[in-house]
Amino acid sequence: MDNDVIIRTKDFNGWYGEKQALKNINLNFYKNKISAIIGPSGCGKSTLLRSINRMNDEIPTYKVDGDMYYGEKNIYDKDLDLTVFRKKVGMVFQKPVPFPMSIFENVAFGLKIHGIKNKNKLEDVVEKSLKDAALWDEVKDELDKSAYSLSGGQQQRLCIARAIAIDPEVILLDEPTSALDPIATQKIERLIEELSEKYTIIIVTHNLAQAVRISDYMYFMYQGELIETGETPNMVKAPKVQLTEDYLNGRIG
Ligand SMILES: Nc1ncnc2c1ncn2[C@@H]1O[C@H](COP(=O)(O)OP(=O)(O)OP(=O)(O)O)[C@@H](O)[C@H]1O
Repeated sequence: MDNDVIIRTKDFNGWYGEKQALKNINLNFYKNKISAIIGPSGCGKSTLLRSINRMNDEIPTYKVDGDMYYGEKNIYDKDLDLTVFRKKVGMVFQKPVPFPMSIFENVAFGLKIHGIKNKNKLEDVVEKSLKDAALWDEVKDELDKSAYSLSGGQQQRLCIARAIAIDPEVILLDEPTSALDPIATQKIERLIEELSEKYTIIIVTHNLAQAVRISDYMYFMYQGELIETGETPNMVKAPKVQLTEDYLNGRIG
């Protein structure tokens, strides 16, 4: 196996009841790269992303078969410790969802859940995470204020800081800028690029221009199938499949 592969799937399928949402997906996601899952509405992007950290387990009708690996570990192995696994694979959602508590407590929350109580340690990690999320300078004097006092873009960076605080290897982002204005979006895009030096980023976006701007690899899906993957500049310049070319040229979706 290629050393740089951090997550891979083999003949992976997903169903909501009778409806097949993911069809025989075979792909690799690469360590410390930004991977963008793209495609028209309803093609299965979120389902694929939410299958990676097994968020979709919470949907009773959702069933999978085939394999998905994180390193050598099968993510769907019955013995997998989900709490430990989700510490390694964090997630940030479309709408920022801060908890109803202070800025500090939002970032410290995951650490406390994992049993870290030492005040100095918590302060260190909160500071570092907020710095990594490019939010520290804006909030360092008001860490005790409610997270709801922040703007939408700041709240999203806070959610990224919260994900970073538990020291993940992979960060999954589901349309993280779709609720934000262009300036906040630009900040998050810049942040994602910086984060990829330390973390593996997998992002779902319906915004093709965004995927092209920030990703190293693109994964184009259509009606539950993975149609084409490749390094972003190559795929943009010379897509191999007609459907990909049609999507890139705005003729689909
Ligand atoms: N909870 C659910 N129950 C039943 N069907 C679902 C559920 N969630 C998604 N689906 C269906 O699965 C398919 C894939 O949906 P998914 O949300 O993964 O697509 P998507 O590419 O992320 O779409 P969008 O860009 O609109 O968010 C769609 O046909 C959708 O209707």
